[in-house]
Amino acid sequence: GESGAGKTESTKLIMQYLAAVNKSPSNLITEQILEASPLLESFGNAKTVRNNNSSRFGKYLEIHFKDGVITGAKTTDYLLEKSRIVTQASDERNYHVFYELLVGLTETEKEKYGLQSAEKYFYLNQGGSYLIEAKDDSEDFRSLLSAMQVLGFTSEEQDTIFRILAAVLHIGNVYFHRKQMKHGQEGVEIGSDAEIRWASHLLQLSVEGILRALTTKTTDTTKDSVITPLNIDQALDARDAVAKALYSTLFSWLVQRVNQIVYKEKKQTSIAILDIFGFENFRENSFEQLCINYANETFQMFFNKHVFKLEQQEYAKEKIEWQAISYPDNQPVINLISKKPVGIFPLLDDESNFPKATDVSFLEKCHYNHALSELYSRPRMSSMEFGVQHYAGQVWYSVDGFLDKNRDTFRADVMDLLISSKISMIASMFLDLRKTKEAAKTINKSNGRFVTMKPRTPTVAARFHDSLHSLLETMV
Ligand SMILES: Nc1ncnc2c1ncn2[C@@H]1O[C@H](COP(=O)(O)OP(=O)(O)OP(=O)(O)O)[C@@H](O)[C@H]1O
Repeated sequence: GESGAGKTESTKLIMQYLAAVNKSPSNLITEQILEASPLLESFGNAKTVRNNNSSRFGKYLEIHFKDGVITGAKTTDYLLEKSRIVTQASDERNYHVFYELLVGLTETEKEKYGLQSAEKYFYLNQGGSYLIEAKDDSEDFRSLLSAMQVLGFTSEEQDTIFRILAAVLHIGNVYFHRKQMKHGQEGVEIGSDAEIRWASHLLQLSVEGILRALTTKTTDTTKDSVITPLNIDQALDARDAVAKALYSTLFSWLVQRVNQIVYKEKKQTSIAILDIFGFENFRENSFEQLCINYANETFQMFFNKHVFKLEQQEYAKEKIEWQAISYPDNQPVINLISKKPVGIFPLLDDESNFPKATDVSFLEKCHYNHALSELYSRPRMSSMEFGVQHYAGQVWYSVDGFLDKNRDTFRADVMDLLISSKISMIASMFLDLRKTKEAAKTINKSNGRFVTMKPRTPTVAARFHDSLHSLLETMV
């Protein structure tokens, strides 16, 4: 279904149905599984121009049964849209939870986190949209609190969650001035340190540590550490990277925490529901839309294969009288996006592993390799775009930021800073993240053209591609 078609609503109806036919309707686990849904919706859904409650992540929910009784569940999440945490298009909102928090907390609680109204925050006011018709954010905040209670979140956990959300908003309001450094280098200084002090207080990190992370970059060499000043664009990127890291790590923590509570035993009889972000075509489309639309193409093909192709083969085998139904084959567009070595994703991965590559060099490679494809279009003007003819229509993608988004690098010095938090939940969240990143590192070989000897974390596109394909295997 395209964005707004009704996948999330259907998911909720299916879950309510399963809970109702469950032979032991009074069990706590069923209630907890149902309550996880509004919790993850608060943190992972947002208003877009297509849908007031658009899923900005994919969710695969396995519900386990034994003798007709629900015994547990497991959620797997896919690719939360990180860019929304720091920027929103006109008439769109950031994730629901921010607005719910700001209208739901009492004045005293807001003072505790240093919070004001949504219009005051750069990360919330870019889209110019604060309220959603037919959505009561303060009512939804109460539902969120009750979901946390049913799921057994402790008051410390709840407080840390609010601290992280408030810190993200404070960090977003940090601004910089240009500053001339020694040796003629361009550096920055902070406009006002009030927001840094709030972030330091909320996250229990040193003020100096945060200042250093936002204005300089520390690189470890074999001998010692080199500190270089950031220019204004780099400082703004560093600020946004910290905010994205905080929010997305919190989101992963929430999914894990819910699983810890409701995931009881390994493999059992199960029914699984997949609810993903639907096909999108906005005025401006970026890397996130390419990933989302690639996922939709993949599921479209999976559906065609199982509903039309294999089913009709079965009829033919059984000699059932049948009038063949034809269906469009979207394998060519899947190949255009993901087939090695010159599909759009493999080209993007190559460029992402090449330090000197830019969004422009990536675009040139796409234009060169797909010049003859009917499914691929170059822009008439010299804009930084390419077009893909999807099963649901043609989409133009702007390549600005593709390489950075795909690399998704997390500065080691910033990771160290967050691990140094005196709040153990925050420290352990980032310690776990560091472990996961270390475990995923590989030595990349890029088409034999060059070899990077430094172990690397797989790119976002590569991880997303692999996780989608292992999901399809599970579904078969
Ligand atoms: N069965 C339904 N009954 C009532 N309203 C519905 C139903 N299905 C969808 N809607 C309306 O359409 C809106 C969008 O539906 P939903 O969020 O389920 O779309 P989606 O396919 O999950 O979109 P996305 O891909 O953006 O996440 C809902 O917020 C609701 O207003």
